[in-house]
Amino acid sequence: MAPTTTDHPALPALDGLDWTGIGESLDREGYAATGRLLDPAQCAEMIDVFDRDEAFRSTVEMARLSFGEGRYRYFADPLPPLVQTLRERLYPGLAGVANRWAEVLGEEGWPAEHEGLVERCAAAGQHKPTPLVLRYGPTGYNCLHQDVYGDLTFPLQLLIMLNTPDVDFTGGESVFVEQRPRQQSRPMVVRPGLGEGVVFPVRYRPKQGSRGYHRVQMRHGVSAVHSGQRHVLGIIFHNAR
Ligand SMILES: O=C(O)CCC(=O)C(=O)O
Ligand SMILES: [Fe+2]
Repeated sequence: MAPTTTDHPALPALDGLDWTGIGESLDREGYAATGRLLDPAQCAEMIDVFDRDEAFRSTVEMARLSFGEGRYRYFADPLPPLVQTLRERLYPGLAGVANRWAEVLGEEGWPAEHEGLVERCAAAGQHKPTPLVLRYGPTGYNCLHQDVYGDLTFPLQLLIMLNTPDVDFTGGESVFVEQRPRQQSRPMVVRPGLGEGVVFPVRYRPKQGSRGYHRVQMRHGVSAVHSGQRHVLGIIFHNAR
């Protein structure tokens, strides 16, 4: 049976999310700011967990793979209750947007609940959890990328800023680049505050043109941190191979 939200940490902000507005912002801008999702204590808890080896299944030194500079760690199963709750409770609203996108693009739709997505991932051989925490120090950055971990890619993901920009760190903006077919790419820079979320496409989103909808590719990354430390919680909804 699916765990109920009653044994999960309090996340009151999730009840008030305006999914229609988030969908409209994604369609218009290519990303959507959610406002504050985690309180400062919850952000501090996520930063503290970064140094607990047993919480993670794998760690990536970004420079070693030429992904940038910094370190990120994928949570092991079972996910910390806070992360599990975010994944389960953000999913249905995102699935609403994803299903609308699937329809206009003529793609297969998505399950209404995260448990259904996990089952579909398992059937595709994708069993490993993908939520992660990233840490960057001075000069740290993250090259533009897409978080694809197998054949099954749920189209939306979310990041939550765990530090206070311009207090804990400088630089380190969230960068998005939209690559439009046969046109120049469009850059976007977002600066979420402490505990605030940003929703964005994993690979592409539909855009209406003169002859119906087409796909515009999207990649995301982080500009160089100039000073201090920057931590982000990344919630990706599909599991990995
Ligand atoms: O803001 C960041 O550190 C980038 C996060 C990221 O790449 C992700 O959440 O997938
Ligand atoms: Fe990413």
